[in-house]
Amino acid sequence: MSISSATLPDLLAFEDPALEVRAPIDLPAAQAAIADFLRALGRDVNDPHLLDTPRRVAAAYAEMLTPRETNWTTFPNDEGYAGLVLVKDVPFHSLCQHHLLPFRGVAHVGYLPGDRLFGLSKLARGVELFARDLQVQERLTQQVADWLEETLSPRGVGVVLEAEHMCMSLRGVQVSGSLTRTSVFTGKLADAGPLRDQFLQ
Ligand SMILES: Nc1nc2c(ncn2[C@@H]2O[C@H](COP(=O)(O)OP(=O)(O)OP(=O)(O)O)[C@@H](O)[C@H]2O)c(=O)[nH]1
Ligand SMILES: [Zn+2]
Repeated sequence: MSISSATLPDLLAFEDPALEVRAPIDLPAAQAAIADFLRALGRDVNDPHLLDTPRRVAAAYAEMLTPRETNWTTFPNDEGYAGLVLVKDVPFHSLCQHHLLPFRGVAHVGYLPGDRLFGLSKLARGVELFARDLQVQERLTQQVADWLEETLSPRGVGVVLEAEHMCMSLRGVQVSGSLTRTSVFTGKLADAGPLRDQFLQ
């Protein structure tokens, strides 16, 4: 797939079985379901503060589950830059597929360029593209790495995510502040060595 002209639908059709094109969001149905949910929780949906809550919640989830349109600009690597390109500490948030609660943290995304370079912001936008979904952190990490591999054919890719899961902080085990770290390294970053150390520093 050529990415210089790739659009969001192209990228969402990217041949990862986990990334099939998402069905459209039915806002009125989501809104009705939230009203039912509130009633099931024993709440009075006619309370002035709750009256518009089903619409707000449906809109909020729709927003959190819809990636932004992005122009996936790439550039030729004319100078043959061979070093690590690493964008660190990119904040991201996503929604846990098991509890529909947020998890949020930072992503570190890097690659060893081949023939093409991404505009730097696209590395952060790539994280957001896959994070705006119902996710588990391992899959999100793998999808970002696969996307970089597939679209840039770099000599290596590294993706590290560190996140706090609200489903572990606010409920259940209730451990606030614990961080989950996931990582995927491919190509020349796959083996421990100076390049990997440079990424992890
Ligand atoms: N591997 C993985 N697990 C996750 C992620 N987000 C949440 N989970 C876990 O998914 C599991 C859901 O399993 P269950 O045991 O069915 O859920 P639960 O009874 O609500 O579990 P507790 O959270 O332990 O109360 C929990 O252990 C969560 O911590 C994630 O991104 N990756
Ligand atoms: Zn969860």
